[in-house]
Amino acid sequence: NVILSDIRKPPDDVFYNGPFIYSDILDYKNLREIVVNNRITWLFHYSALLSAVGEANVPLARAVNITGLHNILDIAAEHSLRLFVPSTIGAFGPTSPRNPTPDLCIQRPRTIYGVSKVHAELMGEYYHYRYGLDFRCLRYPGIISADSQPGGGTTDYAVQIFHDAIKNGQFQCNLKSDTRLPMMYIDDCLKATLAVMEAPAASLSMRTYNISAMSFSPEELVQEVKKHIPELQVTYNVDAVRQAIADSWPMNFDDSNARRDWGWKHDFDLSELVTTMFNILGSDSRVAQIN
Ligand SMILES: NC(=O)c1ccc[n+]([C@@H]2O[C@H](COP(=O)([O-])OP(=O)(O)OC[C@H]3O[C@@H](n4cnc5c(N)ncnc54)[C@H](O)[C@@H]3O)[C@@H](O)[C@H]2O)c1
Ligand SMILES: C[C@@H](O)[C@H](N)C(=O)O
Repeated sequence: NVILSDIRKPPDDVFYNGPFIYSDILDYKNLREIVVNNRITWLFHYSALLSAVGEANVPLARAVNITGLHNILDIAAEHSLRLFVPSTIGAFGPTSPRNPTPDLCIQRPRTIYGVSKVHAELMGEYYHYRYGLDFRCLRYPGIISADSQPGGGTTDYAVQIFHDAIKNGQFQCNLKSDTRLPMMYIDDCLKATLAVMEAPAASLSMRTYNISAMSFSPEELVQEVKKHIPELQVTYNVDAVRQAIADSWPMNFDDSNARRDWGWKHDFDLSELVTTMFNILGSDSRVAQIN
C-alpha cells in the first residue's frame, strides 16, 4: 500500500489512482502524524530543489534539502522505517574523476544541491552506523520521463527536447552540443529503486550506490530524435549557470558495485529511450488533438 504526498496539487492520474495527501517535509509534527496514523514502514524521500533552481534560491534549497532531510532522518529513526533517499551525479564536482566516476572518490560539488546531497549520503550512513537506521541511497543520473515536466535541473534539456520536438519541431538547447552526462529512463530508475529497497541487508556492502544506464551529449540525443522527427530544428543558446554545473559533473558513472551486490541491470539504452518517449508523448498529443 502506497501513499503519495506533496505540497503541490497532484495531476489527475496521481489523484485518482490511490491515496494522496498534503505533506510538508518541514513540518515535523505532521510527518509524525502521517507515519503513526498510517503505520508507515518504508519512506521514499523525493522532495528537493534540483540543481539549477537551487542556485536561484539557496535559502529555500538549504531549508528543503538539508532541514527537510534532517526531519526525515529523525522520523525514520524514531519509527524504525526503511528509508530511501535519492542522491545524484550532482554529488560530485570538478575535482572528482569524471570518466568514469566510481562510488568512492573525492566529492567536492560546487552547487547547494550537490552539497545537500553529499550531506544526505553522509548523514544517512551516519544514522545507519550510529542508530541502526536502514538507510538506502542511489545516485541517479539525469532521469528522463514522459509523464512529468522537467523540475529545474541541469539535465532538463533531455526531457524538454521531446516536448518541443512534438509540439513545434524546434528545440533550443541550453547546454553545449558536446556536453556528455549520464542519463536514465524512468522505468530503469524505479526498477533500481525497488531492487535496492528489497535487497537483503547482507547483500549491501555500501549504503550509497551509483547506478548507470547510458551517457550521451545533446548532439547524440538530437541525432537519435531526428530518426523520429527528421525536420527537427535545433539551436544552441548556452545557459552559463547550467553549463558550469554540467562541466563539473560525471560524464560516465561506474556502477559496478550495484551490479555485483544486488544484481543491478538496466533495460533502456538511448535508442529504446527515444522510441519509448515518442510512443508515449506521441499518443498523448494525438489524444489531445482529438479532444
Ligand atoms: N530528475 C532527475 O533527473 C533526478 C536525478 C537525480 C536525483 N534526483 C532526485 O530525485 C528527487 C526528485 O526529483 P524530481 O526530478 O522529481 O524533482 P521535482 O522538482 O520534479 O520534484 C520535487 C518535489 O518536491 C516537492 N517539494 C518541494 N518542497 C517540499 C516540501 N517542503 N515538502 C514536501 N515536498 C516538497 C515539490 O513540490 C516537487 O513536487 C530529488 O531528490 C532529486 O534530487 C532527480
Ligand atoms: C541530475 C539531477 O540531479 C537533476 N536532474 C539535475 O539536473 O539537477
